[in-house]
Amino acid sequence: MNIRTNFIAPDYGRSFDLWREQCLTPWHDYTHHPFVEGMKDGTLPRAAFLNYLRQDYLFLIHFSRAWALAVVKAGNLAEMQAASATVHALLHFEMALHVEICEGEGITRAELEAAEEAPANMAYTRYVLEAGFSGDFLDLLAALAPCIMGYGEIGARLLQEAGDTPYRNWIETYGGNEFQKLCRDTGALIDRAITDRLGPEPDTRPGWSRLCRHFTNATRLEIGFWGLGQA
Ligand SMILES: Cc1ncc(C[n+]2csc(CCO)c2C)c(N)n1
Repeated sequence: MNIRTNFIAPDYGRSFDLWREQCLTPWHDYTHHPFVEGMKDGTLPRAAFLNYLRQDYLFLIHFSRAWALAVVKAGNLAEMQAASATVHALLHFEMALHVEICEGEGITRAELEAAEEAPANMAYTRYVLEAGFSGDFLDLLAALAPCIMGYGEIGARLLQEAGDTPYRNWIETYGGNEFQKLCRDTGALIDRAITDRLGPEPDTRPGWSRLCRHFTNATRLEIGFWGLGQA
């Protein structure tokens, strides 16, 4: 008997909730993309997954640069430490883990380094960097949030809903406790940064719509990134 459970999204904080609520259609298209559903039921072609991994190596490099910019744009020592810890984790652990996963799939480091960056990949990471360069710490966090929380939500749902699939490792990485905690911690960092700067009712402040726009645009760019698998 196949009993469908109703997935309840994990709680990653108030700001994330508000941002997610104001772009539910793109958010759904991102978190329920055919690529994601293909990982869930195991029908995603391996070639698509490998294309995604090759592009993700380049993505992670520029994503690390964006978190390094967050150190620069931070407003106090605690924010600098949080952003710096993410940069360190990305450069010293996530990159090595990614190379290891790729090697396990038969993609060599040389192949990763030689990969040509797809325009949709460029668009995404440079959009996030530009949000940070021309904006402030909150602009940057709003553009960074969909990447982390989206994978957290996808991982949590697939852990609950997925059947037998060759992508179980991926699902367990993002659905697992360690990554879920990272999502909650990032949500807390964002909530604190927003309250410090915009007060208790941030969604009534003039800068709020710009933050919503960055969150929505990064979500739309994540949808495009899944499409790179098919390339
Ligand atoms: C296109 C794309 N979007 C999101 C992620 C997820 N992600 C990137 S870095 C990181 C850890 C944050 O410190 C997570 C969860 C990805 N890999 N590729």
